[in-house]
Amino acid sequence: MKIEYNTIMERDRNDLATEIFYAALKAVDPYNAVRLYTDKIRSIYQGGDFNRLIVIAFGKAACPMAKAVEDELGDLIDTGIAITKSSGKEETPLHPSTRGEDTNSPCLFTPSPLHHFTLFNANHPVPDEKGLKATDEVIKLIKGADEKAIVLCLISGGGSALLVSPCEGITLSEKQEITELLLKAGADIYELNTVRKHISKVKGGRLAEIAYPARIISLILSDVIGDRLDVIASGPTAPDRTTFRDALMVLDKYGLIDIAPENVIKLLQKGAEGLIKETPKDGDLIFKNVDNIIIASNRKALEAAKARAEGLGFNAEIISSEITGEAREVGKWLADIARAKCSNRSNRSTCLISGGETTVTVKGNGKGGRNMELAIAFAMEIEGIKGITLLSAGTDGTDGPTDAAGAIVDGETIKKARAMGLNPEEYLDNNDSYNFFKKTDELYITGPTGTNVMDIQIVIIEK
Ligand SMILES: Nc1ncnc2c1ncn2[C@@H]1O[C@H](COP(=O)(O)OP(=O)(O)O)[C@@H](O)[C@H]1O
Ligand SMILES: O=C(O)[C@@H](CO)OP(=O)(O)O
Ligand SMILES: [Mg+2]
Repeated sequence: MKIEYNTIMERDRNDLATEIFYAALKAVDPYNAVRLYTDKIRSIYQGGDFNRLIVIAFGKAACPMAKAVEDELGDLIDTGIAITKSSGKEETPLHPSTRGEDTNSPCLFTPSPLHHFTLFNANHPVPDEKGLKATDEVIKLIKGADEKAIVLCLISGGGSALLVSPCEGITLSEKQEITELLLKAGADIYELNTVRKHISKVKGGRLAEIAYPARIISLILSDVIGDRLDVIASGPTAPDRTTFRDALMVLDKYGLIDIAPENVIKLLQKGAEGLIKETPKDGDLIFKNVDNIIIASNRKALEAAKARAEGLGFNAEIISSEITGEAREVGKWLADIARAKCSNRSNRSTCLISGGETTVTVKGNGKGGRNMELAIAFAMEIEGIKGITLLSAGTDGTDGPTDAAGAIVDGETIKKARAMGLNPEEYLDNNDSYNFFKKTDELYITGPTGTNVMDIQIVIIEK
């Protein structure tokens, strides 16, 4: 039901932002997104000379994606492996929620077992032994695939950490170390994955190489800017657009050449000298039987957010779906835009929507995430201004290594914090945004949502 313009602001701004955010999540439900393709896969299987369907799911949305294939193509599946992010507690995969469409819940799924898949729960964003073991199983399985096999890959963000198999000469602990160094240095996902792809047996198209000559179909939930196939989960079935030399340049940019594990540097240097084979590139024979298909993205989520905001009566605008940069700088930039709108208030309330993935150069030893850091910086810029609210959150329900998805702030946030004796600058400097918002009671907690299309910001400006 459409609500009259003059009545929307009678509702709590936090509730409105939440309703818009949940609408965005629903639009990128990985279970539904995969189901749109299962008929096509059945007809490829039944129309060709195939005798095996192997399904490999990896990433934060692996379980709902696997469930969709199981529900629709269960009779065809020969073997399935799913690798997902361990929650640390519950080890049951999530099943599409039976809650009605109107239910205002962030979690798209409820727990339910997978029957056709062996499920592995592994660590993210730094890889662990469990991911390694699961990936060994995947490699063993697809090595034996011939042209009569379809290898269906269900790929989502987080896949880089979960599908892990270091090159000869690199140990898991060296891989963990280089990942951690790059994450803390503020490298973006393009940069991080350029390095990951060049020290891996499966990333940067190498998974497709192992499965060749099988028919490969990858259904991909994008969580990177520009939906670049070689970057999402480090593009295991896509031609790589980067080189060993690029990987060395990334390490150089962040001053890591002398700090990174020696074996990693040696390997990359050998590669740059042409002594190790590059990752597979566009035009290589191994991609002849490969289809990489993006099934949902941040843009799709933002469009649904805009539609819901308009339905609620807002003048809604998507500012960008490609937000990048240091989180606190983006927070300031977004606050400038909000303030400008505010001083130029129209006769309708406004909802500004953006999405993307910022970065944080972690210098302190606090606890936080990029959305929470963006939100502190935003709040500092709008201190005392009435009628502006920002929700910034990860669509996966996790911001950094915390149990919060992000934070929700307004003009009172900083005033309130200072009155409590908190110094926001200090929290920001110590990268301790989580504890800041814990104290101001403005953490935005949803729990794992089951999807993953980067981060979303929703700014509400009262008329
Ligand atoms: N204390 C901190 N404050 C802010 N950001 C942090 C902190 N610790 C880690 N991060 C950032 O969290 C990011 C990883 O968080 P995560 O939500 O798992 O990312 P993604 O959703 O992309 O997988 C890294 O970019 C890292 O820089
Ligand atoms: O797996 C990865 O490489 C990235 C991008 O897809 O995902 P995340 O940022 O969630 O680790
Ligand atoms: Mg990411």
